Formats: sequence, structure tokens, C-alpha cells
Amino acid sequence: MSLPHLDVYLESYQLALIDDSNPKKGRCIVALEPLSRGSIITTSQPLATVTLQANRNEFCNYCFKKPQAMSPKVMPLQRCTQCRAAYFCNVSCFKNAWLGYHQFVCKASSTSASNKAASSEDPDTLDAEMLERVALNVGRYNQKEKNDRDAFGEEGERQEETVDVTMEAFLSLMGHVEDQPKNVLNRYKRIADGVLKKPYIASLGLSQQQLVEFLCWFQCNNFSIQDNQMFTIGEGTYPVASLFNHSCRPNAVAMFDGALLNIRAIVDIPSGEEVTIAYIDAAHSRTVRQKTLREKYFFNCDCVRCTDNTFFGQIDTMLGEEETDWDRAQRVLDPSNTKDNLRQEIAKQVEGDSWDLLEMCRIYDRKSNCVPKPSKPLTLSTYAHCFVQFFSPYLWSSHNPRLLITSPSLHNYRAQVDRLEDPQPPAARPPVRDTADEILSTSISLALSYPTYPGALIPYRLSTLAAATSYFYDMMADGHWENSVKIGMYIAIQYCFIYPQYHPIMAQHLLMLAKASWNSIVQLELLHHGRALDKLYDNGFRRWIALSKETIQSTFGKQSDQWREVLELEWIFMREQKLK
Ligand SMILES: C[S@@+](CC[C@H](N)C(=O)[O-])C[C@H]1O[C@@H](n2cnc3c(N)ncnc32)[C@H](O)[C@@H]1O
Repeated sequence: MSLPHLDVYLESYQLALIDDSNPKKGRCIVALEPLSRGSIITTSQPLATVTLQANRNEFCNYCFKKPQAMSPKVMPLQRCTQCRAAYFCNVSCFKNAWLGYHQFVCKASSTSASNKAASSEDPDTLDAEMLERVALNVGRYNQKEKNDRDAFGEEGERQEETVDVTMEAFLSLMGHVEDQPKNVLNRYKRIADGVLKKPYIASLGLSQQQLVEFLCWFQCNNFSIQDNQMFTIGEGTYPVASLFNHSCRPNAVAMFDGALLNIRAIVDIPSGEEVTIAYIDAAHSRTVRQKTLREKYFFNCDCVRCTDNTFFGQIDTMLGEEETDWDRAQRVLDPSNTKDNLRQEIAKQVEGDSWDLLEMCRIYDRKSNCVPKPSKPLTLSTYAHCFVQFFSPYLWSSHNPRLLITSPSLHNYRAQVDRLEDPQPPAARPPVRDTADEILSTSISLALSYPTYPGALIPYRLSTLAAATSYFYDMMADGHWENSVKIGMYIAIQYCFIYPQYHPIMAQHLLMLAKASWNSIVQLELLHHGRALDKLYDNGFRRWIALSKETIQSTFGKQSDQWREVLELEWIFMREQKLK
């Protein structure tokens, strides 16, 4: 299929869309030049978006931005006076939405019975809404195509994504119509028939079959839109971003800036290499990942994490199979979760006397080469403190030039190490390994060498991580800072195994850990009537700040709220240090 606008557009981003040798995989995007970690590889405009009902009055229904509640200069969202169902940040967003789709939906929803259905959160309603918006765009584009053809943009600089680029990408997407089970196709036919009954869709000249195809495309191409805290707030059709294939160990991530989607490199990507993103959360067992990818996207994943039977194979063995089909956001926010046995065991270990944060930090100091006794099972505390020795800060390069992720000058390197009061690599215990992979391999072998007992909590299992994540969020919400630090430290270790080093979930978590550490210091100092606390606390906080800064830079970027928050935290800490 010839895609002249799209090819020129991608080339302006140093990317090419090429056919994969495996026809079932379709095409893939490769880098034409080296792409550096943290850089935005390309941006993608939505062809259509739908907000989740629960968020409709929190985010602008057009740009998906949220007014900063605390800022007096920012206007609150304005509700459409006609349908009273959609919210916009200003007249400009309202006008854009009106021209695109709102004029149709607004009239229809104020009069028709479908108004009631549209207010529910069921998948058919979301699919129907998305279908209407996409159909409107495609129908109008088809009409425009009859009349004119736009000229290509200039070569040599990054181009704007024109409607032609978006449409060419959209109309070339893979939908696996032939692979869909009959019941799904029947459901799609029902949705398409419902949508076709609306006069503004019927007039576009699109057939039921075309609309069913669009619904199939949504299934294997659409993105969940996330807010800046990474909670899902809507769904979007992003045709250009949909061209990126999946890997469970990706080299890029999809990051939202309101309704705009940025694809960002999370490692240095050499020229000629395929750029991949993850379609699903990597915090799942190999079996669940592969099943989800087969059922929703119709392929057998042969990425490095799924096929490697040494390093990644060991990680998947470690994580285990004991997971329900949990979705982190849902589980974390589900209050009934507290009845979970595993959660109770976690609470017991964290809140019991055997986990004294300061004492454990002293025992597992990086100069002492301490590992828990192998005659006993690992507890959360021994696991977390022991593995922090291995991972931090050497897993994040700036402290160890030999990890070759960044190459800071020796001066900077020494300054960082001195500031964290960490030993130089030759003096560190356990010895610092040359590469992140070696650190991980050593850690996996160590973890797996401990005995497990039936019914006892196994720290490195996915089920433990799921319960711990829910417990962590509760502790943060209730202001139990010391408990948050303990369990947050454990979660950070688990993330080291599961996610690539520079991953937004890791960045977000490290920032929360840094906040919890700071609040815990303040709380403890108040309890001790202003006496300065042990230096170990300060060093712990410095470490989480240093790691969050480095990780946020490469994932959310320096324009993000996360970056502003981490700088603010650092500033407050420095000020307090000066005043002590
Ligand atoms: C969002 S599209 C990705 C772009 C697609 N390759 C194309 O040419 O349009 C998703 C589809 O691409 C294919 N795909 C994506 N990642 C793959 C992978 N790692 N291995 C095999 N097929 C993959 C699957 O057919 C999947 O349903």
C-alpha cells in the first residue's frame, strides 16, 4: 500500500515503516538514525478520543488537560450548556470539539434515548462513541479527498502531523477481522447497526462492514489515555502511534501530554533497530502476557523477555504464575482488597517490631556485605534491604561509569558518590558488577537460593507485589510515612526486575518514595522534638531524589509535573540542610 504522506512524515522524524519478514506481524518502525534515551521519537495526534464517564467533569473532553485545582489563575472546566454532559477548558477547546464531533453528539444526546446509555461505562457504549467519532472523521475525509490533494511539506525538519498523515496511517492499520471470534463480530455488528441509525452517520456513506472493520482496528490499535499520574481517563485512536509493535521489554514508551501522545525512547536506540512499546503492563507472568497478546492482538509474542530462557526466563520464573488477572489501578483502588490474606501478612511484617528501618539500614550498609541467613525464608524486610545494596545506586548509571548508560565526567561522578556517601565501586560490598544485567543475574540467583515454605509469603512473587502495591497506596493516603517507605523500598526492588531501568512506572514510584521519605524524616524529627536524625535517613532521601530525577528526566521529561515536584522536594531538603 502506498503511503506517501506518512512515509515523508516518518522520515522527518528519522523513522521508516518497513515490512517485517513475518507477514503476520505486518510492518514495523525502525530508527534511521541513533535515538537517544529520553528523546521524543514522534508525537501522535488522536483521530478520536472518548473520556471515561467517571472523569468527564475532571478533564477537558477535548484536550484531556485538567485545570490545576490550586491555581487561582486557571478557570475551572466549563460545562456545555446544551447537553450538560461535556466539559471543556475554554472556548477554543469547545469550538474544536464542536467542529469535530460535539455538534452531532450534543444534539443527539439532548433528545434521544441513547443519552441514558451514553452515561454508562459499558464497553459497547465506549466502542459506539469511538466509532461515531472515527466514522465522522473518515466520512468527511473521504469527501474531502474527492476534491483536493495537499502538497507535501518541506523535507529536513520535523513535520506537523496533517490529516492526510493521520488518515493514511489509520486506513492502513491491522484489524485481524478474519481472526475475530464469531460472537465478537456479532457484537460489533450490533454496535455498527446502532451507530448507523443516527442520521449524521448514515449520511456519510459508510457500510456496516466498514464500521465493523473499524471496531476490529480499535481492539488491536487503540490506547488507554492516561493522566499525568498514569491513571486511565479515556481511550484514543492514535493511528501514527499504532504503527509501533509490541515488546514486553520495549525500548520506548507511550506518554500522554493531555490528548497528545508522545513516543519517547527509554534507552539509546541504535540506527536500524526496531522501535517497540509495551501494549500491556510488564508486571504479569509470561503465561498471562502471552495469553493477553494472543487474545487481544492475535500474535505469539517472541520478544526477548518471552523467548530468553536464561536471564529473562529466570525473572519470569521468579515472578511466578500466582496472579489473578489483576489490573494494578483497579486493584489498588479497590477497598475490598484489605480482606486479602496476603495483604494482612504484608501489614504484619511491615508494622511488626522486626522491621526497624534505621536498624535494617545500618545492618545492610553498602560497606558491610551483609546478606540474610540462607537457613530462613526471606522476609519483606531482609529482601528489600539486601537487594537495595545490589541495585542502588549502581543500577542507575550516573554513579557508575562502567554501566555505560551515561558518561558523566569523573568530577561529577565523584561528587555524586560523595554526596550519597556510598563507597567507591572497588570498595563496595557486595562488589559492584559491570553491567545492570550482571547485577540482576546475581540478585536473581541469590533470591532463588532461599528456602520457601508452603503458605509463607514469598517476596519476589507477583502476587506479593500486587498486594504490596495496594498496601503502599493506602499507607501513602493515610500518611503512614514510615510504613510507606518500607513497602515502597520493597516495590522499587521488584520493579528493577520487571521494568526496564528508565520506565515511567519506576519514575512515578521513585517520586512517591522520595516524598514518603521526606515526610517520614519530618514526622520523625517532630517526634524527636527537633533533634537531627541519623544521617542514614538523609542519605536514604538523597538516594531516592537522585534516582527519581534521573528516571523522570528520561521518561516524563523536564516539562512534566513530576520534574517540577522532584525539584521542589530537593529544594526544600537543601534548604533544611542549610538551616540545620
Ligand atoms: C498496533 S498494530 C502494530 C503495527 C502493525 N504491525 C501494522 O503493520 O500495522 C498491532 C498488530 O501488530 C502485530 N504485532 C505487534 N507487535 C507484534 C509482535 N511483537 N510480534 C508479532 N506481531 C506483532 C500484531 O498483528 C498486532 O495485532
